[in-house]
Amino acid sequence: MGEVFDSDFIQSSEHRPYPTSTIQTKDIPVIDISPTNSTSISQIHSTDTAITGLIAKISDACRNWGFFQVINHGVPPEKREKVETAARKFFALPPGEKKKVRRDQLNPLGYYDSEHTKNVRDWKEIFDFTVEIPTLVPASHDPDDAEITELRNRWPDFPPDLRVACEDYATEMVKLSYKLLELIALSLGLPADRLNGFFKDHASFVRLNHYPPCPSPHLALGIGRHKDSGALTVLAQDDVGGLEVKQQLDGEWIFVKPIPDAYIVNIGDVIQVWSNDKYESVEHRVKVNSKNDRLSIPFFFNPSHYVMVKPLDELIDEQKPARYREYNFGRFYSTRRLSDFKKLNVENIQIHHFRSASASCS
Ligand SMILES: O=C(O)CCC(=O)C(=O)O
Ligand SMILES: [Fe+2]
Repeated sequence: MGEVFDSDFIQSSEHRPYPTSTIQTKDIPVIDISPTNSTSISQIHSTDTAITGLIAKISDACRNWGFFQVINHGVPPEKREKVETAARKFFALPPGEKKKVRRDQLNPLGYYDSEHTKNVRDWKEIFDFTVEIPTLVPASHDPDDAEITELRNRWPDFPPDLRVACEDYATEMVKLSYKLLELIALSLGLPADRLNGFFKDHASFVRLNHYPPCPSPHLALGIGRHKDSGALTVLAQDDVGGLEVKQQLDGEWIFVKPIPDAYIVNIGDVIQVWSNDKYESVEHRVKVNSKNDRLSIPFFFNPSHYVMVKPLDELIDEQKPARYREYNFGRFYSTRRLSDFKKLNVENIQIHHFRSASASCS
């Protein structure tokens, strides 16, 4: 990543991560989801108190934080360990080896070391792969271009077990995400499977994030502040820590404590829109440090590319009219990705660009 500290990485002073103000007294909720391990969620009866208690916790966490950690989730720990081990081996390869699977404008999957968030370069390197074969998306962000293209994974020769470890892990993430999606649907007063149909040909992907030690952690960020644009993100982080979540009430940045074997879950833009702002997609960022590498593995649970995202009929009425006009998920996503590659001169696409006129003053 260069020997001198490159100005591309420098955050403007109001977005720098240090000094962190006060001693933190708050934490995002930790939720034990073991009641879902013995019951299929669609068979849930409202008389089951373990489940109704769980749904209440999910509802509070989504409303007040947009973020929570889950424990006793049923994902076998060895599936995660295998990806972590293989990912560390991959990122330790010489740059020339990693660049053999580098992404490009045509195929955004594989390795990349110069992502930008809000036009500032992130102090990280990544490896992306999709989960469904095939994963279909619009060929371009141009609204007049109806062409659909297939995203193809690029697997490196080394380490040879990376591919299988990643594929097995992704299968677990899909299972866990449906469970969470059903709990979230119930927490919104909807039938458990109300949202499942939007994921028939889901455009989900997994990202391996590697944050190398940074010589100037007070100037740069591992990832600048952003909101996730999909439905849900399910993230594994190692024990180093660095993820911070912006608290909705007072704007304070809250450090997310690493808990061994927990997954961090956050509401993305799509659920914000479906819920008509009952739940919010919350800003987060990643601090880096000068001593330790950090590895994190987000699974981005995205709807099918052709889904038109809009507030759900059940959640709008005269008092709460739809706050968004509908938008096409795939098109939104490919427009957003444009700015991951390079600096743009305009603000990146955001869901507030689809706010209805009647809701624009809020
Ligand atoms: O590394 C992390 O903890 C968060 C990563 C993240 O926010 C992202 O990749 O969108
Ligand atoms: Fe994120």
